Amino acid sequence: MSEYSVELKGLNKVYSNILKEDTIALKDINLQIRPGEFISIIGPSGCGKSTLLRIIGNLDKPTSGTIEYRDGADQQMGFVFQDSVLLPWKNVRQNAEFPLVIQKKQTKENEEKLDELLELAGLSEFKTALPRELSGGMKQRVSIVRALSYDAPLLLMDEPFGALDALTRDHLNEELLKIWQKTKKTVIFVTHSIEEATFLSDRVLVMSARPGRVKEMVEIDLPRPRGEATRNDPKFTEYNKYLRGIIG
Ligand SMILES: Nc1ncnc2c1ncn2[C@@H]1O[C@H](COP(=O)(O)OP(=O)(O)OP(=O)(O)O)[C@@H](O)[C@H]1O
Repeated sequence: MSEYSVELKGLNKVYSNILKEDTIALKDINLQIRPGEFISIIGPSGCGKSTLLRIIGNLDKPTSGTIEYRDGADQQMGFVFQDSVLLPWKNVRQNAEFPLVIQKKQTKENEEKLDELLELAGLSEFKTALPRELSGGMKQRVSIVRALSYDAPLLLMDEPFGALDALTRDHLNEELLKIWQKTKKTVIFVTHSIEEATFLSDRVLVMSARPGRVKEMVEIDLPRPRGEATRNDPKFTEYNKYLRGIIG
């Protein structure tokens, strides 16, 4: 068992296509993510961020290289994508509860925890609302609660707030950190926003343009809990400038 939540060694991914040249999406990725860490992945469009996340999430296979997980984390992962796919005929609570139903894990303890998460995500008053009655931000909150409902140690998020306006996004970033601090999950978060990566993360992985490699891993030494004061901290601006410079 790896001491890391996730450990990638020499990971490569090539997409083959008989009609055109192969696409080398990932090249020699080595990465160690500690339990409970919040890591963001940034880099130019097409550099392989989503491919890397999908491979970590067992949704795709690497061409070569290995991945090790801690405590069977590969069996239990939570996913949040840009478009929250909620079942339109089920209400907020039923949508959030869905993984528990599928996995037959509707224990009293899990149900209570689900209600706590809904409360933490500010959804308590909307438990009986249907998805069509919710704003985009609320739908994303439901999908975060759903991803956390079955207590997977690893949460994978691919541009979860990409489609939201800047204010809602800032607000949800703060909510996500609150939930993260309470649940102590390992989070791997793909984003196009440098500011979002800085605000959220313990470390930011900067990838190079295709073929995607690890260009630099940047430790974000900003105090927690983070909030509005973080965004006004001159160090926050410095980190953003530095990251922008690396991406080029
Ligand atoms: N299923 C696939 N088949 C063939 N090529 C693919 C496939 N998925 C991704 N690619 C290619 O692999 C490269 C990396 O794609 P990926 O979506 O991982 O990048 P990304 O960094 O997440 O991009 P973006 O920032 O634009 O969302 C791209 O050149 C893409 O065209």
